[in-house]
Amino acid sequence: MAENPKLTILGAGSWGTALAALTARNGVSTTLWGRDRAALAAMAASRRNQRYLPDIELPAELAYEAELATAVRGAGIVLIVVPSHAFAAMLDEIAPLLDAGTAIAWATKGFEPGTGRFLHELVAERLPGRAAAVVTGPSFAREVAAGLPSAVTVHSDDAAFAQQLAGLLHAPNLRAYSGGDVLGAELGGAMKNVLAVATGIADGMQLGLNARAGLITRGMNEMLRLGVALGARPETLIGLSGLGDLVLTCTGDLSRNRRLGLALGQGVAIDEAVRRIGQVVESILTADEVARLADKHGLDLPISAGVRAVLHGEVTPVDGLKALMAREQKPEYPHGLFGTD
Ligand SMILES: NC(=O)C1=CN([C@@H]2O[C@H](COP(=O)(O)OP(=O)(O)OC[C@H]3O[C@@H](n4cnc5c(N)ncnc54)[C@H](OP(=O)(O)O)[C@@H]3O)[C@@H](O)[C@H]2O)C=CC1
Ligand SMILES: O=C(CO)COP(=O)(O)O
Repeated sequence: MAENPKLTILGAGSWGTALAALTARNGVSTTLWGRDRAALAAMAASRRNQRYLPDIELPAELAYEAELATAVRGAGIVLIVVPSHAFAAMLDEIAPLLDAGTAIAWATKGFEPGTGRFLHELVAERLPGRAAAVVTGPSFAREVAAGLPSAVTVHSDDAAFAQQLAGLLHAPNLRAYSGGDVLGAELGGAMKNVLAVATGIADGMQLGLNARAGLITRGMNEMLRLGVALGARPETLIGLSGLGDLVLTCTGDLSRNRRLGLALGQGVAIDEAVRRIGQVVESILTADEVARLADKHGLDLPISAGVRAVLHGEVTPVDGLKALMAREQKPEYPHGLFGTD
């Protein structure tokens, strides 16, 4: 791998733009690609992403490229930051365009809709033989773009690649850690979005701080049980990509998933809530995939299942919370920390 690889970021929404600004400021040769040519041209001219990060001045060093083939040609690393529903198609589009040695990374959080497959499985299937890494952790795009202190983590089976990419992201106000548990890192980043809807609903219903803490903690328990059943390392789940992102997203009003829950808890219809947010809300698809994985492994994850039922309109938020409270009394850990009940 080249020492100073060129980085191409695919997806010019909030997070893709924030990461591109970060690496360009870090002196990494960075090109940002987005599917909206006009928006990209406006970004290049104004050095602002008017739709997704209007308050942030983008660094002069950041390059923009609307032609996908040109954007990925010569890149040492391609970092994908499109929503999960667009991820597989993005891989298919770039597959014939990539140079032989280009490594792949992604900062998307979610699963393949309809199958519950992890994004790293899609990468291995569609772009086999390439170094691959996930960038995740508690990181609101707006705060990273504004240069506020943050910590993220980069996981890969290829330790040298994880280290290299973490090095490109690491900055005076951004600590980038590395690790080797791609599945665990992806699971935490995906599942916290579903759990953030639950705490958002409770807060929207003004159920109090005790309810919020209870939901976060029992939600963490659900993440641990599903993660361990799937082969994640517990330390990944209690690290930045799991607990870290869970706390951020469940408590921070910048979170779109939390805001969806807040709106639902206040009685706003789901379509209207999503329209008001106006950006990707990954939990809507991820809740189904968490349920699919839980079913496959015979796990009862009542908070995640409740969120899924609310998102499908099968129960109201009030009835969903009543059902959670009405569950039978039992030990906190009937089968130890990683038991399946
Ligand atoms: N925002 C954040 O703080 C963080 C986000 N993430 C994750 O990053 C991913 C992207 O989210 P984020 O940037 O916030 O989302 P936004 O809603 O801010 O932006 C989504 C971007 O994806 C583009 N897009 C949508 N569909 C396609 C497609 N089919 N092909 C190409 N581009 C497409 C949109 O283009 P257009 O404008 O043309 O619709 C837009 O540029 C999500 O998985 C999210 O969970 C992770 C960490 C932090
Ligand atoms: O993943 C995020 C922060 O780490 C962003 O969360 P939301 O998608 O809920 O805004």
